[in-house]
Amino acid sequence: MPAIACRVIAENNFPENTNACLKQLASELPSEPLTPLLHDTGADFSAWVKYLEPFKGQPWIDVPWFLAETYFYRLILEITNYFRPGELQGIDPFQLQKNKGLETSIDSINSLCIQLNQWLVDAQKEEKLNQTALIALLYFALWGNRVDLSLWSALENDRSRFDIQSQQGQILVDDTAKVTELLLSKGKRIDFVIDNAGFELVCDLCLVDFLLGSDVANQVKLHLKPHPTFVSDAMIKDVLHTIEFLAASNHEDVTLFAKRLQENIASERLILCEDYFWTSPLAFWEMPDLLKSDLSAANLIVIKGDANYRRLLGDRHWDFTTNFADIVSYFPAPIVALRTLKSEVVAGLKPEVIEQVAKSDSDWLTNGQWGVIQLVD
Ligand SMILES: O=P(O)(O)OC[C@@]1(O)O[C@H](CO)[C@@H](O)[C@@H]1O
Repeated sequence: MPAIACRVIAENNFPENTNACLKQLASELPSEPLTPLLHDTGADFSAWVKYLEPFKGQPWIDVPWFLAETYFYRLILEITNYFRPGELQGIDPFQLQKNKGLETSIDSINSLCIQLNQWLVDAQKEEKLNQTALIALLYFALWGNRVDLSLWSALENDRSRFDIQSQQGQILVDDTAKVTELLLSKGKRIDFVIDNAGFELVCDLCLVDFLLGSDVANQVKLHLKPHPTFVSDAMIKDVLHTIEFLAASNHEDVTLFAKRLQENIASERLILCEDYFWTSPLAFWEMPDLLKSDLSAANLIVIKGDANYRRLLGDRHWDFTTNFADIVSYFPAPIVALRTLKSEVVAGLKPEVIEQVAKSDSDWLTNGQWGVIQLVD
């Protein structure tokens, strides 16, 4: 987290007093008391006063990790005047990282779009669902989550290069077959709780495009963040920027894909929405009723990424073999979690799988090399 605060200074041209506050924040971690949130006109200010009340004056290191992390990113927006009217209002402190995340993965984007367009041509010809294509796109959406800029700066390396076939052995729970069974009939509403911008978002949009193009879904709703957070988490403006980036490609397979996305947004088959719950530190079982009732209309909810997975489990240290469905039974519709492990919370693993993976990789819980695709229908 201190390194991320320093990266915000290096990657923006904020005024000296803003940078001094960012340096101050970095220096307070982890042992100084939580910095209070000043009223910065953000719509979630009063909610944050409530969230922080029980932890006032406590050192960062002592408060629940997910609250500390989520608050850290919200504080960066207060310091950089993201919400306050003025010349800095609306500047995304992570924009450079998000742009680089796209630009450095253009080769992978090109090859994925060629494959996607071929699958869609096949889908038009055949009546039945091309399950192989759907499973492959679920794997791309999973491994796209490995490209997480809060861990690896896009400036350092291109983590979008991976061959999904060779990754099979890295999946600790693989419910893809059950997911395709659930999607055999057509005309569903499928929602996505989206995670990162960049190549991960392109992978998600490919899956979305295939679901709409093969009529598995007649409507897809993307649930996005209302403000920048966790470095690369996607907002509505990031989806629109990504589509513009794809539309400007000199590769026809990419521009065709972008055109379909634009048409689906225009026809409201693809809906982009945001909610402050997605940037709150709350467990998913604390979801507001209005949002819960909206989600209950979905036939399947795809939940992306590590932070969302932690929220599914309330970021509690469940025994890793705890039945996943027993914990997430509160969710108002069937879900499938697509997540690479980057934190020490997980459930629904078999004892022999835990034993095997722990033996082969001591960092299996946090290095993003292992994934789960877990369905609860
Ligand atoms: O939700 P994502 O983007 O998959 O990952 C976010 C995340 O893994 O990055 C941090 C560093 O590991 C974790 O605290 C957090 O869960």
